[in-house]
Amino acid sequence: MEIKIALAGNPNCGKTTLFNALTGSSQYVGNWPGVTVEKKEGRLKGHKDVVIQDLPGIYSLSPYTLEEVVARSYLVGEKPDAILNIVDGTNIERNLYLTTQLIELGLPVVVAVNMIDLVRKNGDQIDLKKLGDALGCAVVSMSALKGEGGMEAAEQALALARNKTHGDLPHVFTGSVEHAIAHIEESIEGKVDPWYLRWYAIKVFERDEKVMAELGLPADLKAHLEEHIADCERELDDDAESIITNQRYSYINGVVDRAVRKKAPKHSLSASDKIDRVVTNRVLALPIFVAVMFLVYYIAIGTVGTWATDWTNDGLFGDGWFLSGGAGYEDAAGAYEEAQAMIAGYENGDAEVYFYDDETGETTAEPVTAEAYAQALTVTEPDPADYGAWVNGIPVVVGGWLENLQVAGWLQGLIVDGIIGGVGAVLGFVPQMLVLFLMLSILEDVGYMARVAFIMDRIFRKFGLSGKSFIPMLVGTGCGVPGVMASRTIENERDRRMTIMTTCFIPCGAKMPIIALFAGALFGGSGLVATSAYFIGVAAIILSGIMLKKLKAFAGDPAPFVMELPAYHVPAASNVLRSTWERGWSFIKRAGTIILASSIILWFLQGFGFVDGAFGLVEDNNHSLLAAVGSAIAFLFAPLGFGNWQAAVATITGLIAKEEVVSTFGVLYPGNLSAQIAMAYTALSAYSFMIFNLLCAPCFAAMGAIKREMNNTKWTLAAIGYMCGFAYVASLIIYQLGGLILGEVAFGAGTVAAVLCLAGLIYLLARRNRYDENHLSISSVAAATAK
Ligand SMILES: Nc1nc2c(ncn2[C@@H]2O[C@H](COP(=O)(O)OP(=O)(O)OP(=O)(O)O)[C@@H](O)[C@H]2O)c(=O)[nH]1
Ligand SMILES: [Mg+2]
Repeated sequence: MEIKIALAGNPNCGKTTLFNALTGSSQYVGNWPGVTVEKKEGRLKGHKDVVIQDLPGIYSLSPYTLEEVVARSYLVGEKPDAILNIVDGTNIERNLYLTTQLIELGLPVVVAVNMIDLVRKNGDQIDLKKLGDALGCAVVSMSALKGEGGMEAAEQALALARNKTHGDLPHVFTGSVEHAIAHIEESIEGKVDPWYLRWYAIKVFERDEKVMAELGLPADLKAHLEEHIADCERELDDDAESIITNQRYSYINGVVDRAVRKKAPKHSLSASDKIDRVVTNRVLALPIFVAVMFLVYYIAIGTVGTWATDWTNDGLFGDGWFLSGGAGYEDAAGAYEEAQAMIAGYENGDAEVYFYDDETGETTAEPVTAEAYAQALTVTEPDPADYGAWVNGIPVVVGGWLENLQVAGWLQGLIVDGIIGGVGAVLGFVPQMLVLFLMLSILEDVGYMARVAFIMDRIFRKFGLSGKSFIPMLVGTGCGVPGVMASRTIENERDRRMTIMTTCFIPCGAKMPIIALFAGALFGGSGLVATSAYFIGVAAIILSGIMLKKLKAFAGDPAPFVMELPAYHVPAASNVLRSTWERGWSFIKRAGTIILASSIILWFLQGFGFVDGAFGLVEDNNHSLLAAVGSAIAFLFAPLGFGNWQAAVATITGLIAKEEVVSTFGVLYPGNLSAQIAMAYTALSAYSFMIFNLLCAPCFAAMGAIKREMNNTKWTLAAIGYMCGFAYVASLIIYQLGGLILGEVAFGAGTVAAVLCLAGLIYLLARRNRYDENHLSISSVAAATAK
């Protein structure tokens, strides 16, 4: 028979770290409370019949938020065979509060004191035997991170589960309370699972609404029990719920006094406190955050990442690369390319040809003359092998094979331009993405990102969201789907909806290739472009917050933001590498499946069309079926500066997955992608395209997540419609007004529309909030509470 063991404990105590170790899974671990929002199942290594259940962290069995409900319903509703209660050893008093409640459930419980490595480092001592005796259950110590004691803890829980045994439930409360509880137990016996009897009795004593509704006791019995409870309350001069809470704490104090010896507290500030003084400083916090994010994107897109991506794009998925040597080849190849362009220009009868400089991203125009043409004819194609040890790129190698095998021309095109072009365009950005994910994981695991939630709380609160809304955005930097799901930790339904609506404004990993492609092609690979994309996302959230909070549906003050700040720690290599790889791998997997499939479809669509009234293969994809479809909707985007059919098609395919935008370009612009992008866009229209694609409706997967979390079609449509509308207005303003300033667009209907939109935006931002009566006083109280 299958045995279920539940991992329960406070948020951020290491449940998922243990879960991953016990089951070999790779669930998301982060250094802030509320990482896990869903229950996750896995099988204990070496025991096929044992299911380990990872649960969201909870502080008590009285749930407030959605993910807390998940944990309680599992523990109470599904009756696991044993509970492995993970306790953060560095914070034992607070963690034991939940432990006392878990023990009351009556199920076999093993308490595992985690982070024992830190406990030792702090010089504290925990007497496991005394702790176990006082709590009436088995207690072990472990370090989930260092892989110490976790398996033993699980095996102990397993043994208890098999024997279905637990110790005597300790008496936590004083005589009169225990008396009332015993009385309640008697009255509800037979109505509840006998294992849970004491827990239900205590809940009835606390007048827990959910439990009362579930039990549906007859009115006379209720009145009778109420008398006992009221007696107790009179005697102790407090309300029942507070009595239970207070007595629990004094019981825990007694247990901790007996079993834990803390090294005398130091009076100096801990290292974490010292760092926080700087990092969360009122004035410095925001500039530090901006600088950190700039550095992250600068390194990922500007330096290490670019170098690696250039190699994959131009080498592996391009012509090839030099193992050694190579000096002078670039220049020779460049001269040859320019000569070829000149020849083509002359033969076409063009007046000018355009040369694109890979390094600067600039295009220059050269007049076409007969001398230049004659000169160009003398330039021969350089052979890289003459310049050093050269390795051919995949398209060259595969193209060569296909040529040798005498494969049909269209099939060569499909494989080289369609598949390698489309999939390669996306895979080329994997190195940049891995670098980005690596740095974000480090920031998360160190504990910095939890601080950012606090820094953002100060800003978010001004317009009515709490810092809790930042957590989904933080998760969303990796992928929008878990980002949207992370909104479950927000209690207030209105704030939760608003967070779901805005989380996807943050550029997720899959939007990185779009940013990197344009940054590389038109902005010399500047890290500033990527950083600006991130902060435009943040700004979009803030602006949306200000506007939406003035609507009745979202009005109201945010709940005070209380979140435990985890101590800083050196990031664990295993966690960081795992989460980097997990995020990167899901990306590579998509490249091999959905991106591959759509590249093939796109290649066919762009390769066929009607030529002179007959359907067939087209030379120039401008005459293809896809171009016809794209052109039909391109007018929508013309006011935003990218009214060409390729951009329209890429925007639509981007809904499948955001990296699809880049792979679509890869298929539609065979050859040197960057160069062709640089020709097709100006810096401004490229930026406008980028912003539109970052802010508009997310991919289908994220839209699905929005639908699940909203659990309402109207709200889902409103969210997606809002994002698209916001993106359109933002791009319109950027392109039209930016273009007017730069002299790129002439004054016209588009400009008028942009001005009207800007005016409307300013009005929506500035108008009085009718639903906000005493915002100031409440928010200052909230700020004080959060401090
Ligand atoms: N030093 C130390 N750190 C640990 C240990 N176990 C977990 N951590 C760290 O604690 C943090 C939280 O770990 P998680 O496994 O995500 O915690 P969780 O209990 O699943 O958290 P929620 O899902 O938010 O409830 C991570 O940064 C871990 O690396 C341990 O034994 N020692
Ligand atoms: Mg977790």
